[in-house]
Amino acid sequence: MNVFNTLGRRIEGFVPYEPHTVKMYVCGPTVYDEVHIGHGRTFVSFDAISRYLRTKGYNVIRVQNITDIDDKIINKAKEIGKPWNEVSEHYSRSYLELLNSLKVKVDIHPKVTTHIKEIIDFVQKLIEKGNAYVANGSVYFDVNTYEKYGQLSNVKKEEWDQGEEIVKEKKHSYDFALWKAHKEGEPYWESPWGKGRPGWHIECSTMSTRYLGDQIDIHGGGMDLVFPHHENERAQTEALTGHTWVKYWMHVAFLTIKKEKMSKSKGNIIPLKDALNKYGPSTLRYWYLSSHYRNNVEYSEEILDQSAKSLQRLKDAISVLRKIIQEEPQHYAEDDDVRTQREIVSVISRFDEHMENDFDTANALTDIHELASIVFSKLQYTEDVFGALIALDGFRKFNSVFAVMDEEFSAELDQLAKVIDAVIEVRNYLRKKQMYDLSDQIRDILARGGIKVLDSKEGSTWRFQ
Ligand SMILES: Nc1ncnc2c1ncn2[C@@H]1O[C@H](COP(=O)(O)OP(=O)(O)OP(=O)(O)O)[C@@H](O)[C@H]1O
Ligand SMILES: [Zn+2]
Repeated sequence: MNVFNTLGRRIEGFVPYEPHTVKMYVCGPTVYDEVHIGHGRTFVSFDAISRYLRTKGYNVIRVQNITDIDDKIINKAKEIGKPWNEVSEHYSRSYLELLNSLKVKVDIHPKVTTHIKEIIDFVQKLIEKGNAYVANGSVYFDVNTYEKYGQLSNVKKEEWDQGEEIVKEKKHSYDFALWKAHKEGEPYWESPWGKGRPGWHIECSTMSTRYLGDQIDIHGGGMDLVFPHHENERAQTEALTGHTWVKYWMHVAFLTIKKEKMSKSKGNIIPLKDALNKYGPSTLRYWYLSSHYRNNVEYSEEILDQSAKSLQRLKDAISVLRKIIQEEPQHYAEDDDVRTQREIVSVISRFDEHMENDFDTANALTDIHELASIVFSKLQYTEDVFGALIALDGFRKFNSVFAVMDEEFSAELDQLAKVIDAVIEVRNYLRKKQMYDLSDQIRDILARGGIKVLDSKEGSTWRFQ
C-alpha cells in the first residue's frame, strides 16, 4: 500500500512501526464555535482511512484531541459574557455528538485541561535538555536547537515568524510558546514557572505520546496545520525523544466555498449540524469521499443533491442483488454468467487497487458505480445467485470503508430475514392444511410491510419489494 507523506512530499510504501497496529493522531477542533462542514471533511477522511486499514486487518488506534483552552475560547467567552469553561464544554459536547452522527470513530478524545500535569512535565524535560527557556514566566521552544526545523513544511527561515506570537522576551522571533505566563482575567494553572497556561502546539505532542507512545504511524489534520502547528509539534517531540516521531504525515485539502477555505474566522461556514439535518450523514460522507483527500472540494448544493441520487443508485443495485439471492442457487453457471462473475471480481479488485494507492476514494467510488452498472445491465436479467453474492460482497467491502449504507448491511436486516423465514414456514404449513384464508391474510400483511411472497408448488419464498 502507498501513502503520500507530506514530509518529503512523496509517495511511500506503508509499513507501520509495529506489523499489525496503526497508531493515528488527528488534530481535533478548538471548541469555541460550531463545527463546520470543513472540519467534517478532515474527520471523515481520516475515518475512511482508518476503516480501510481495519478491513486490511490492522488494529487501528485513533486519538483526536479537543483543544478546550485557547485564546479563541477566552475571547469568545468575553464576547458573550460567559465563563470560558462553559463555552468549551458546550462546543465540545456538540462536537462529540456531531462526530457520532457522522459515524466518525475515534478511540480517545483527550482534552487539554485534563492533561496539564503531563504538559508541564513535557515542558520541564525540554528545559532540562536545553531545548526550551524560561522568560518572564513563559517558556519558549528554542527553534535553533532542532536542526530539522522547516523540513516538514518546506517553509524558509525568513518566514518562520510565529504570527501573533512576536514577543520581545523571545530569543528569536520564530521561537514559539510552550507555556504562556498568566494575564489578568485569564484562566491559569500553577507551574514551576508561575501561573500560566499551555501553548497550543505542546498539547498534541504531550497527548499523542501519552496515549500512543514515542512513535506513531500517522499524524493528520487539515493542510492549514502543516505550518506552524505540525512543524512545531515535530520539533518539540523529536527534541525530547531524540528520534523520529511520525512515520507518515498526512494532510487533507480544504473544503472551500466560493474558492476560499471554509473557516470560522472568515465567517463563511456552513455548520455541520445544518448540513446533517438537510442531507443526512450518508450523503455527506458520500460527497466528502467522492474526492481524493488531497484535492480541494468546493461546496455546492447541486453536487450534494447529485450525491444523494448517486448513493440511491448503489442502494437500488443492492435491492436487485437481494432479490436474485432469494432464488434457489443453480449449481451450474452459463458461460455468460461466468463472464459476468469475472468482470465483477475484477471491478472489486480495482476498488482495492485504488484504495491502496494513497486511499483514492474518488476512483474507488467510480469502480463501485461500475459494479452497479454490471448489476443493472447484466445480473438483473439472470438468476445467477453466485454472481449476486460476489457482487454483494463488493458492496459490503465498499460500505465498510465509506459507511454510507449501513442499513443495507445491518445485522437487524439479517435478523428481520430470519423472522420472515419463520412466518413463511408457518404459512407453508397453513397452505398444506388448506387453510387458505389465513395464509392469504398473512401474505397481505407481509405485502403491506414491503415483503412479497412468491408461492410455488414446492412451497413459498419471499423477497423485499
Ligand atoms: N475548510 C476546511 N477544510 C478541511 N479541513 C479543515 C477546514 N477547516 C478546518 N479544518 C481542519 O479541522 C480540524 C480542526 O480545526 P480547528 O478547530 O483547528 O480549526 P480552526 O482553524 O480553528 O477553524 P477555522 O479554520 O474554521 O477557524 C483541523 O485538522 C483543521 O485543519
Ligand atoms: Zn495538533
